[in-house]
Amino acid sequence: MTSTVSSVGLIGWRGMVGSVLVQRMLDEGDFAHINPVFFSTSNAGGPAPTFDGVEAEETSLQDAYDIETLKKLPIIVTAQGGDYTKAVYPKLREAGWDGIWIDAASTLRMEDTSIITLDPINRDVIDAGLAAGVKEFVGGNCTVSCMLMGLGGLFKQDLVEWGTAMTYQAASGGGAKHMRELLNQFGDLSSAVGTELADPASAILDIDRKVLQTQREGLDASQFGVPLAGSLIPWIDADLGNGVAKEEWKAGVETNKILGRGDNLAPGVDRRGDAVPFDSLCVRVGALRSHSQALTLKLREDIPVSEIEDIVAKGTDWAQLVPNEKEATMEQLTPVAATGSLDIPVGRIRTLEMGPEYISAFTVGDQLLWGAAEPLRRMLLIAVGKL
Ligand SMILES: NC(=O)C1=CN([C@@H]2O[C@H](COP(=O)(O)OP(=O)(O)OC[C@H]3O[C@@H](n4cnc5c(N)ncnc54)[C@H](OP(=O)(O)O)[C@@H]3O)[C@@H](O)[C@H]2O)C=CC1
Ligand SMILES: N[C@@H](CC(=O)OP(=O)(O)O)C(=O)O
Repeated sequence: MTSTVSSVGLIGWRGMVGSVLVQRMLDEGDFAHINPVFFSTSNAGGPAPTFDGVEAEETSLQDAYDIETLKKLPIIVTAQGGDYTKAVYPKLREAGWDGIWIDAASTLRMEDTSIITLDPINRDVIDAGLAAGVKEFVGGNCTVSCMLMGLGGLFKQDLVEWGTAMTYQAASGGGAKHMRELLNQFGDLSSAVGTELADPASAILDIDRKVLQTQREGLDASQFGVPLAGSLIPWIDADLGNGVAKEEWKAGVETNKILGRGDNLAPGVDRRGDAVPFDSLCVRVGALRSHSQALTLKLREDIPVSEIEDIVAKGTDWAQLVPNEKEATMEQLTPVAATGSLDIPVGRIRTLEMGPEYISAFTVGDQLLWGAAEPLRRMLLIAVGKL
């Protein structure tokens, strides 16, 4: 850790995660602690972005593939994506770079040289890794990080015997182009039945038929592969070949790695117990931003709901308990309510018919904030000795 002002390479600042990251850094005055150097994979030599009160070391964008330039930086933060990490990171290390790499992409998350960073949950793990010389810090999968920021209290107190999450993930989880595609699809569907919608007497089944025809034949779905507007896609990320989507696999392995449980740990991190079985089924839905998930948890003991609510509410400073009532749920527990906020609403907590140790919960989190940008900016502050 260092407390002098460090030069920090910023890669991917223009994408969905990167632009939220820069905005959060501006909001919190983080640029006072670093000298940013902006990179690009598509416009090296073009003008670097300018922000009020932020002095970049270079006025032009640096080439994000230029190892010699990257090598000079003690800290690099990237939200450019997994292909970039795969292409550049090994070369940088082979070239002898010894700096701290802070990354949003999943590529390095499960390497035993890396730590998944979510400091309100695992600051002890991060500090142990830093003390042992770990130099790779990776933001967790968005649904995993948001789940732990909401329900972390139960995990930290080791009350969860096992869990499952059924997710409802927003289009922007795929990136800027995916969000644009969904909006265009909504527009195209609406236009296809504009005349009928303007006439309250038009037959609803005619509208239904025309919409379906447009979904099947007339929408650009080049990003998602199939139409998302007015539909859903029950598969996210790669097919692991065993019936499991990669996004689902992350739920178990990443949750445990963050908590320091199981065997998949970075140097210096002591094992804090057996892995908690945790699985998920991940679904892309037509929400624009913020990922939702419905959880079933088997607790290790029968705990009254009021006590569970208390543990959840106190689990992190950002967990916001929503009473399990219709109006509060509709107002506070939706992507529209959660987007743009660091708070993670958690509601629908009740015991299930299966027995008193089985509970449900529903949580929504802005996947671009706690699910991506916020752990990265906080890790950067930790790395420069400011958090
Ligand atoms: N989206 C999300 O909710 C989450 C994403 N992540 C991870 O973060 C990483 C980055 O994801 P994300 O930010 O969504 O990816 P984006 O696709 O939004 O941005 C990545 C890069 O794409 C380039 N780009 C090309 N066209 C555009 C455009 N029209 N608008 C903006 N950028 C464009 C930019 O690079 P350049 O300027 O060099 O051309 C940008 O840095 C990935 O590894 C992803 O898995 C993690 C958690 C959540
Ligand atoms: N896969 C997530 C977003 C993401 O980028 O996740 P990861 O960082 O684990 O690849 C989604 O599409 O909603």
